[in-house]
Amino acid sequence: MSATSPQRRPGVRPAIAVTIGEPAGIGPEISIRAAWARRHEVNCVLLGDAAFLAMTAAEIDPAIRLSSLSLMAVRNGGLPHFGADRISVIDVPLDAHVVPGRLDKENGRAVLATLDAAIEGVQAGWFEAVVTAPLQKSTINDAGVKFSGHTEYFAEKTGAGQVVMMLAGPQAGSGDALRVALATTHLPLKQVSAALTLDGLARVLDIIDADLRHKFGIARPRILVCGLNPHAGEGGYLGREEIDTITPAIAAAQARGIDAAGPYPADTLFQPKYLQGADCVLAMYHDQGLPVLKYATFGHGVNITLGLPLIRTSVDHGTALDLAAQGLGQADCGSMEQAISAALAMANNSLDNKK
Ligand SMILES: NC(=O)c1ccc[n+]([C@@H]2O[C@H](COP(=O)([O-])OP(=O)(O)OC[C@H]3O[C@@H](n4cnc5c(N)ncnc54)[C@H](O)[C@@H]3O)[C@@H](O)[C@H]2O)c1
Ligand SMILES: N[C@H](C(=O)O)[C@H](O)COP(=O)(O)O
Repeated sequence: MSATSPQRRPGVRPAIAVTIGEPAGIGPEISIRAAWARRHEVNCVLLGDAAFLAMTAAEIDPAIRLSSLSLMAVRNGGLPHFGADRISVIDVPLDAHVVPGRLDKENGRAVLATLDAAIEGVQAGWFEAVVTAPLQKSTINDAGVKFSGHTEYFAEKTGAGQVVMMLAGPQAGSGDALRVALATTHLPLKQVSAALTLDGLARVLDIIDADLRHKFGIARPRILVCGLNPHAGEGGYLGREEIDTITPAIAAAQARGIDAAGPYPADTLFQPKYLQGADCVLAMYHDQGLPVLKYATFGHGVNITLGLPLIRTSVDHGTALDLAAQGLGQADCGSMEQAISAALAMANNSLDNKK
């Protein structure tokens, strides 16, 4: 993928694409609320069905103004930069009426179309980053498209190959960032061991090291690596992945100048004395790392895809259909606002690196 480098004009807010996610979930509401709350510093352009968003915004707060644009108009004329008195929407029409809390596979492809428009917009230089509201993976599959997550979809559509999912949030007490990256993403547990290879772990460690340096401004990231098995394999008596794959991958990364250490038993690694001074913990699979992160930071965490040729962040939660079914005003927008802040900070770091 080649992207046109965004130019920041003095006095013009940076523009970020916000895909509104599953329309029957809380995504549309948190996208509107967060875009409106942050409008003075960032131009969050919503990608979704314009009529549906206008109706939702009017219900949230009649003071919220939206201006709708067609994708074709933006393709032809570029992204207009309105003032902070309104939110821009690029219309990506839905195919079916939305009932909050009720999934409809008829809308699955329209959700994917918002992701495609966001990627197109970064490639065209309209946006500096993409923030994604939560979508329902099962609905996209029900619509006939094999889909395991934004992470994998963005990797495929941008030609990135290997990418890394990392979630980050503030630790209670210190407020220091807790960052948890995953060696495998949305993979059935029984496939995890076979997916952990020396080459794959090498790429994961390289991506974490590079992105923490360039997009987060950390001069020499320290990465703590979990084992896969209980007690990191107990010297081979409880599994051999640590001996055969993880330890050699860490040693090879160290030889390339990466500050990685481990493998450590995952059950005891997440305590302050180990986390102090660490910039990232690398877990081997989704539910090894994310429950710890979400327990510590839920509602304030951000999901970041490392290794992409674009900046993409998201929330730390899902579609919350239970809340959407109860009506507007139930969902916490904290993670969405954090995802916007993180995308903006990463865009600023990337611009600084290019100077
Ligand atoms: N970024 C994403 O697109 C993303 C992230 C996580 C999960 N998902 C998807 O979301 C769907 C539902 O997943 P789930 O049920 O496991 O998790 P969920 O996060 O939707 O819900 C889990 C619980 O957290 C609550 N919750 C979630 N977000 C909240 C918010 N902003 N404010 C207050 N409470 C909130 C819900 O009410 C529910 O009780 C799945 O399809 C999953 O794959 C998408
Ligand atoms: N694994 C993420 C989480 O638990 O928060 C979530 O499923 C979203 O993943 P994508 O960003 O790949 O859609």
